[in-house]
Amino acid sequence: MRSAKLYQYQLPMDSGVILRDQRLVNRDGWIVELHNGARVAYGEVAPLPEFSQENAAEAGEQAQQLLAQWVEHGHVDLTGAMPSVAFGLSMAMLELEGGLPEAGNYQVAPLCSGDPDDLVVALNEMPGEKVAKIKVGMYEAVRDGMVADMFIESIPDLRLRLDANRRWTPLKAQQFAKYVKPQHRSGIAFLEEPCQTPADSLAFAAETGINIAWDETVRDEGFEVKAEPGVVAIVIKPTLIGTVERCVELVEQAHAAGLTAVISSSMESSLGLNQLARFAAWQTPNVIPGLDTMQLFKMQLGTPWPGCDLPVTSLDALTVVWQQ
Ligand SMILES: O=C(O)CCC(=O)C1=CC=C[C@@H](O)[C@@H]1C(=O)O
Ligand SMILES: [Mg+2]
Repeated sequence: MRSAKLYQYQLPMDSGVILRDQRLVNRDGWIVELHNGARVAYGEVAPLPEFSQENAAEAGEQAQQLLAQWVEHGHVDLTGAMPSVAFGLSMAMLELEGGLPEAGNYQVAPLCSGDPDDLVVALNEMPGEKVAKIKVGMYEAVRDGMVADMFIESIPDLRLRLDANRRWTPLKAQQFAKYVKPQHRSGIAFLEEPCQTPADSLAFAAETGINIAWDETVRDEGFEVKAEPGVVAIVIKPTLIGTVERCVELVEQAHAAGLTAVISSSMESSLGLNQLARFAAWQTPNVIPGLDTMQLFKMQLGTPWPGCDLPVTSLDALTVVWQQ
């Protein structure tokens, strides 16, 4: 006997969360619950404002239609579905089949979008490989360069991930690089999307010797995973990509091309984030995922995130907007 439910959630965010140019006050999304006999599984559908093409209302509408098909037929074709819907439904179906291993990789790369001093504390407490992610491109490029250089200088085994989200012109990117001493540049594991175009980013990598990674570019029309000089990684944000199968395919293509695949969050609730940690442990076992986004919330949902003290709302407290 199959049945399904769709819950609506809204979670308050920490006051300082800015997405591109918009403040994110609340995170809005949907939780999918699938039942088959005694088995229950969940998935999260949460388009990210400023990043997803679809909004929460559109995704909720499509999720209902596709869930109704699933209840009726026991399968559903997710080709052409909105990425957030395709991800949430495919994840729930995978979990229902027992296809998502339980073990998760909760050792995330600490994310710093505010005071760099906070990061020093987090890194000192970090066991094993020291990896951290710093947002750049929000203030002066010169300041970003000085901060990166200072971190690498003071924590010698640091593997720094930087993310400019395509904010720099070639000139700004050069100003950044100028302040990172040549002997420190290899401490930058990669810089995600330095420039406004992939071509400018590739030229930046060639000129500076700083490795780069694709994130936005992975979602560009016609993108193909390939080895290119200076490119060392692709960042995979499943909520923005689509089905779990498509994400697995990207991971496999990255590995075949000699690139690192990094699973990264699109600010899912703790429920979705836990599934991403399990997905990362399964598909990219030796890579620290980019999932340090629980700190951006004021509340957790359903499954708590290990070590997180924020209050947890249970699914029972949410409104069921649809069931069949
Ligand atoms: O990748 C990570 O380490 C954490 C996730 C992260 O940085 C982001 C998630 C979602 C939107 C953005 O603010 C940001 C990014 O630009 O990649
Ligand atoms: Mg980014």
